[in-house]
Amino acid sequence: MLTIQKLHKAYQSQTVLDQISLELPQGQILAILGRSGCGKTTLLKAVAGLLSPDAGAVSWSGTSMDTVPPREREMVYLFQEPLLFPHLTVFENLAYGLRVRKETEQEIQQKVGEMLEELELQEHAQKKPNQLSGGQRQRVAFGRAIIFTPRVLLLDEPFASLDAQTRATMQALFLRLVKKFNISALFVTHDVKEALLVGDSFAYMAAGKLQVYTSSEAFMGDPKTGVSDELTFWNKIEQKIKYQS
Ligand SMILES: Nc1ncnc2c1ncn2[C@@H]1O[C@H](COP(=O)(O)OP(=O)(O)OP(=O)(O)O)[C@@H](O)[C@H]1O
Repeated sequence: MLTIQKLHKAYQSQTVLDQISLELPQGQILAILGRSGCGKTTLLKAVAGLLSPDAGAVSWSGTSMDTVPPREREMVYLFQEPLLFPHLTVFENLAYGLRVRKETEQEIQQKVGEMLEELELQEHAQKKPNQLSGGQRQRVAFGRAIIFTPRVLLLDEPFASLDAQTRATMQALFLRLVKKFNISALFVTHDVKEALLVGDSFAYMAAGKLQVYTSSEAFMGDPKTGVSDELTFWNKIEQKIKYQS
């Protein structure tokens, strides 16, 4: 269980995280929706240990993470633009974290082989990142993040730059692998439909405050999240299409 207690961060006079608290059970996905600049990235970075909050605490199953450096937290921050080692092949990008952890060659071959299969990238194993499409690069970055089964995945608009079809494939892959490996995830998105699709629970962030909803009905029913407006829009489009056909 990931526990965040009263996390607070300000830049000069601007409060970016305002006493944020939440609990996320293992294997659950919290989808976080919020407008640009409301503090979502700051929240993920504070959880990952990539920036220090002014106050508050992050813990995993009762163990404080506050003095644990980012590399040892097992909480992986996945950027919107995939960060891969340009000089390494797809295979070696996936193997990197396992080599750092000094896993045996046999384990590395087995785990990377299985991951290549999961990601449907077997025939691209020996390519360098600049020989891949954007969606393929994103898959490698995703595989590299989960190959050593982190406690928490922190995803910051991970699929925003992908076309609609590739995005749908990545959402399905994300859900399948996160559930298979029982990984908890904070999933930041601007896309209402994506939030509803991936989330087990939901949150809306505004001006540094986070409101958590435990059901999709509560999330959809609160006018300030904008979810009901968007669903009304899509219903109207559907009716228009029916009317025209
Ligand atoms: N290093 C910094 N110094 C000063 N202000 C900062 C710094 N980093 C972020 N901010 C401010 O904190 C606020 C929240 O930024 P953050 O990146 O967390 O927003 P966000 O919700 O992720 O936005 P977006 O959806 O556009 O990525 C913004 O107003 C931003 O300008």
